[in-house]
Amino acid sequence: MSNGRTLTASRNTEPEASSFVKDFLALIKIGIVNSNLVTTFTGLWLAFQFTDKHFLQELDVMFYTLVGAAFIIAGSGAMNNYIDQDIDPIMKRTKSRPTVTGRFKSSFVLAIALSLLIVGEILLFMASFAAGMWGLAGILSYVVLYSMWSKRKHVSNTVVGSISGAIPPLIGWAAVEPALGSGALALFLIMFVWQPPHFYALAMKRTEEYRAANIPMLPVVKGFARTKRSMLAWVLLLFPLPFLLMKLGIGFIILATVLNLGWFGLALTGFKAADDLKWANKMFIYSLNYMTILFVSMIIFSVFA
Ligand code: HEM
Ligand SMILES: CC(C)=CCC/C(C)=C/CC/C(C)=C/COP(=O)(O)OP(=O)(O)O
Repeated sequence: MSNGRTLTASRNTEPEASSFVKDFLALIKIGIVNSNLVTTFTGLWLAFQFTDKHFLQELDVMFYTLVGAAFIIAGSGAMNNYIDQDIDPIMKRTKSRPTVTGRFKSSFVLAIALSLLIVGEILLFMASFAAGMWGLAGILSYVVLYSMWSKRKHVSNTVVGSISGAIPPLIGWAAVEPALGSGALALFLIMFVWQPPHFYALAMKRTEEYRAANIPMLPVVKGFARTKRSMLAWVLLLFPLPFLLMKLGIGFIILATVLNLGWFGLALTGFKAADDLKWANKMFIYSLNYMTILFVSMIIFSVFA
């Protein structure tokens, strides 16, 4: 009997624990947190390389910056899910979120979001005042300018959201060198220009869901042909940006240009694609590999620069 109870108890607790963790990771959008930590770390690392500061003397700053950035990005993601509780049930992609299933109560989500944002900001201010201020800018642009305002009202919502997504490298850089400089600007511009084609590809795949939720994403408002032209234009804008990072050497410039040529070539095939959604999925997958390879290569090339 007791074994049965123990067995039942252990069986019940395991699924509960794993589903709580799964729900929590979905709430904070862990995939986006992890990848934004790559760009935050790159900003931090290049600032060390481009100034005379050595990271071994600043391990505390690295800790405050990376944990602080992770917390505010996670907190912003949770706040975004709190705000989107009315539209997420309508979209297939988002309807299994704990804010939709009711597994997480709204009050709990708000408490988690605010706690993460406050602790994250304290850590960033411990890294540097400038890092804390850039963190605030990222929170306000993602939560207020994007989630609360433009996402629901304007077809330019993605461009507005791209401001927040381009701020993490500035947080990393400002933790080491508050004055930023051309290298930090380059990282900001690369991330700003990378996001629209990254997201428009996904928005094309989810057009009917966004239409049902009345969210004015570009493919919903202007159609696929216009979205393809826009994606091509944004990818074209990426070509000059690696040249702002000449300090990383010609090897980086060549790699970045090859990545840009690949994405441009793929974007061109969209105009002849027999299956738009298959092509859009390729563009989305390419965007994720592009960003990871580009930013990791910056870190590697900076060691030999
Ligand atoms: C305008 C800005 C952006 C928009 C609208 C956007 C939108 C999205 C959406 C809707 C998804 C699918 C997530 C899901 O289905 O739950 C996604 C996935 C993803 N995004 Fe973005 N994103 C943006 C910026 C970024 C940035 C700045 C990064 C990283 C630096 C990023 C990295 C990722 C990654 C790694 C995934 C796949 C992992 C996952 O599904 O969680 N995104 N994006
Ligand atoms: C410093 C700081 C806080 C930076 C923010 C970095 C970050 C989270 C960038 C992603 C921006 C974005 C528009 C995501 C999609 O939200 P969505 O509401 O379109 O996604 P969903 O439909 O999956 O909820």
